[in-house]
Amino acid sequence: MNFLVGASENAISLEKLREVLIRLEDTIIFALIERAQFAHNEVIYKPGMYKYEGSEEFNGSFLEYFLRESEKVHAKVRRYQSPDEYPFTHPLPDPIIPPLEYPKVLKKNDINVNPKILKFYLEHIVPALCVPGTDLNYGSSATRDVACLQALSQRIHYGKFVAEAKFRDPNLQSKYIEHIKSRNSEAIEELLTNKKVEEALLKRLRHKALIYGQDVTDSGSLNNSPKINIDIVVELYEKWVIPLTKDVEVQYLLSRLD
Ligand SMILES: C=C(O[C@@H]1C=C(C(=O)O)C=C[C@H]1O)C(=O)O
Repeated sequence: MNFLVGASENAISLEKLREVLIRLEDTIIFALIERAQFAHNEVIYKPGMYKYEGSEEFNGSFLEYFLRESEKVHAKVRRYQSPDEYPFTHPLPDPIIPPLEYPKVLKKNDINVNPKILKFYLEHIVPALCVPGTDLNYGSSATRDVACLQALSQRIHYGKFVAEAKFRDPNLQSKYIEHIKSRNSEAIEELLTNKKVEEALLKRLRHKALIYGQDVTDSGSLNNSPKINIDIVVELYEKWVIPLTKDVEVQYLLSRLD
């Protein structure tokens, strides 16, 4: 993860970044397994159910409140002290909580987690992962939701670093510059897409979700009734995580020459 430590021109490598993305697969799968142990608990997603001390005007859901407050804390952490510490010529914002658009300061009601992933997570992932109904574990469910959403957003945000590494490829840089100058998003996306990496990822992800989602008995054998919906993990990556990562890559590159 510390590929930026001692930042220098050589500190960013596509190979290392891919290792980070592979490691984040584990984080995301385990976060989803954590969430799946609790019921859906829909009440935590309904706006206006509770009042919050010191934020009486807030009318969103419990999860939104939780996310907003967590992000306020994260926003106070600055990983880089000065622009000189960035290993990039084009400045990057703080990567801890990665939105698609990157406000420097959170406004009062902002939620910084990628809104597309938030919507999909709440509408498709949680209902598919969790048993329906209410087991009253509201706080536990919401903390797991925050962990899932932050891991997903972090993963998507890495698209920026990946894009920078790809831009630095001496064999491709002139092509990137040409497409950036002509604002050709499709051509940029085509150039940065690596279908083989994507296919390998989806296969690996299915194996991981299957293996990590099993209990291990005392004798060391696996109880193979999975604790997680394997297809939904793969779908999450195929339909959302990979496309949004590429979206971030394209957006980053479009502003690369500014
Ligand atoms: C992240 C990369 O860029 C693209 C996005 C991928 C992803 O989100 O996993 C995989 C391959 C590429 O099409 C990469 O090349 O590793």
